[in-house]
Amino acid sequence: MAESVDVWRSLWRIVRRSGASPRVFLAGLVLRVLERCTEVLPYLLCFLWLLDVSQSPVSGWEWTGEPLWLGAALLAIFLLQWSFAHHGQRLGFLGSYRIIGGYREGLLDRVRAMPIGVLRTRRIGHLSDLLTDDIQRLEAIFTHVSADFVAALGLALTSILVLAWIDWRLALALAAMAPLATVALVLARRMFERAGLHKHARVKETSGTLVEFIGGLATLRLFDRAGPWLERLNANFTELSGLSLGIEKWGAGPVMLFRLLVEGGLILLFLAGAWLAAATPHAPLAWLALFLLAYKFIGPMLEVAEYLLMLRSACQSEVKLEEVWRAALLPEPARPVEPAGRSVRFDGVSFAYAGEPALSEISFEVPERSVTAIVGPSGAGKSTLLHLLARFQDPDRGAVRIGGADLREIGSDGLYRLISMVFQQVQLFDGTILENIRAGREDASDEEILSACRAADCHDFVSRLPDGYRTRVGEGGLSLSGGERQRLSIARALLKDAPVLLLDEVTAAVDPESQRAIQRTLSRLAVDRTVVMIAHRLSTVRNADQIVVLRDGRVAEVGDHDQLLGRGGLYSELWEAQVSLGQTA
Ligand SMILES: Nc1ncnc2c1ncn2[C@@H]1O[C@H](COP(=O)(O)OP(=O)(O)OP(=O)(O)O)[C@@H](O)[C@H]1O
Repeated sequence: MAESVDVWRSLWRIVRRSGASPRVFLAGLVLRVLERCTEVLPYLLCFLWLLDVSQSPVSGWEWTGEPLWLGAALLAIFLLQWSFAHHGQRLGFLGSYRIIGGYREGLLDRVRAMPIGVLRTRRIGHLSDLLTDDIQRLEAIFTHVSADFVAALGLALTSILVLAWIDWRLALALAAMAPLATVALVLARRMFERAGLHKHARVKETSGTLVEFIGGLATLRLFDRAGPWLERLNANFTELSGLSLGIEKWGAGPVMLFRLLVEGGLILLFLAGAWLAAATPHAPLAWLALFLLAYKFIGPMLEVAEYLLMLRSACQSEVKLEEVWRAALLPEPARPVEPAGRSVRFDGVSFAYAGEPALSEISFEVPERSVTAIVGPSGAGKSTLLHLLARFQDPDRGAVRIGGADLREIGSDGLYRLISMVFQQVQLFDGTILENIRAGREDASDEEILSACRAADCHDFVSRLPDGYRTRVGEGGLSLSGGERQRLSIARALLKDAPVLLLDEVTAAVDPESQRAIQRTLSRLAVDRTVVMIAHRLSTVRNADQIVVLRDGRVAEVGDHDQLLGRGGLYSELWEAQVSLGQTA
């Protein structure tokens, strides 16, 4: 359940997290308040002028009856108001963009530093919503809502104070209903919030389902399962419409009550005015100015309520974003250690996903410049092991070391300079082939990229593309075959030229022709590097220097192909099974 919304705490947290000084924003806010407060001045002047022309001036506040003076004073007020508005908006926007800019930057930094293991488990749709829609709502708080809210509050207060100065009894009558109205508003807020949080949880779930549905649509259609998913989605959307209608229905009641009560103050004002009329020194026309002033209290009070609800609803985004700020990061060393060598060692490593053990007491060593394959049945913990070596997460117990140094002492940045990883699922970014490969090493020249592509067997197929290396791939770009994508990702890894290479079932999703080409490239790539690779197809690892066989998250056997076959254990069982399926050729 998300934390409840507290507008002031949220605003304060945004400013604190942004690291920006709120001074410029506050200066803008003060000017916006002054701008709105000057709205009262024309009414005050008219009141004094009316008293004067009706020959019943307030003692000590005589005002010239000259319309010219009144006109000049009104013009001066208008110019003053314009100047407050102009500078208030300018400083307000400037301050807001600094605060939100700092906040956004800090948040992106936070997401960048999130453990890869955590990022992989978050629904991407949800994270991108947070970083776009929710931040935009926070931006609106600062650029518009909060300034409008404070300015309206300032105007309501000024109007009531001016009215109190003219006649405190009238002011009291006008403001008498405000406390009751506030209670109604608090009720409205509670209802909105409860309903809003429930709706938010359902929206999150539905958008996750939608992302999953779209991502898996091809498979669902092939298995004729799209219908039931659509029905589920439709049911979710119907429920969401019902929730939204409920919020409108229940939320509108107390808001209407608030309006009614605030406006009820006017009735009290009229009654008090009628009662006082005989005994007051005010000229009949002055009553008009007084009632106009009263509207300058009522109008902004209604606005205040509206802005407050808007603020609260926008602050729900802040509460959601706070979860990202609070996500635990991997500890990074103050002084990163430089590993002595490139050997890899697992020292009594255990790891569990939410209490479910995935790896237990794993220990083995991969000598520098050698190839170790990780094999085992599905669910044995192969990917988890490789992910710990890439520091997607830290182990719960034990240590993973490179060159004798714990990965936690090397630090993530140091580690990512040492390793290259090629995944089964290749990620290509929206951009040209050249840009995608250059992601391996930003400062690589075009020649270096070409030679990496030649070495990874992709130069021929890239040259045949309509725009060669300038062809756009990735989202919205040309779609390539699994084998072609994989070869591009190997070229990227080659370009990075890291001394430790991690391969996660690289050839699992490609055709036999590509498999052979990739295998050739990998053999070249493995020379002079420490390689740890996962493989399902045992024929691809028979030449590995060492094979680590996992079963149920534990090391079952370690040895080379011949030793393991000779032992007649799990490895030979797996091998026999693949021989019978003809997968070892
Ligand atoms: N993100 C996760 N959250 C929870 N449990 C997970 C997660 N990833 C893996 N597991 C569980 O951890 C265990 C080991 O999974 P892992 O993916 O490491 O095995 P694997 O040997 O690579 O399997 P496969 O060969 O099928 O890819 C499994 O029981 C799996 O269900």
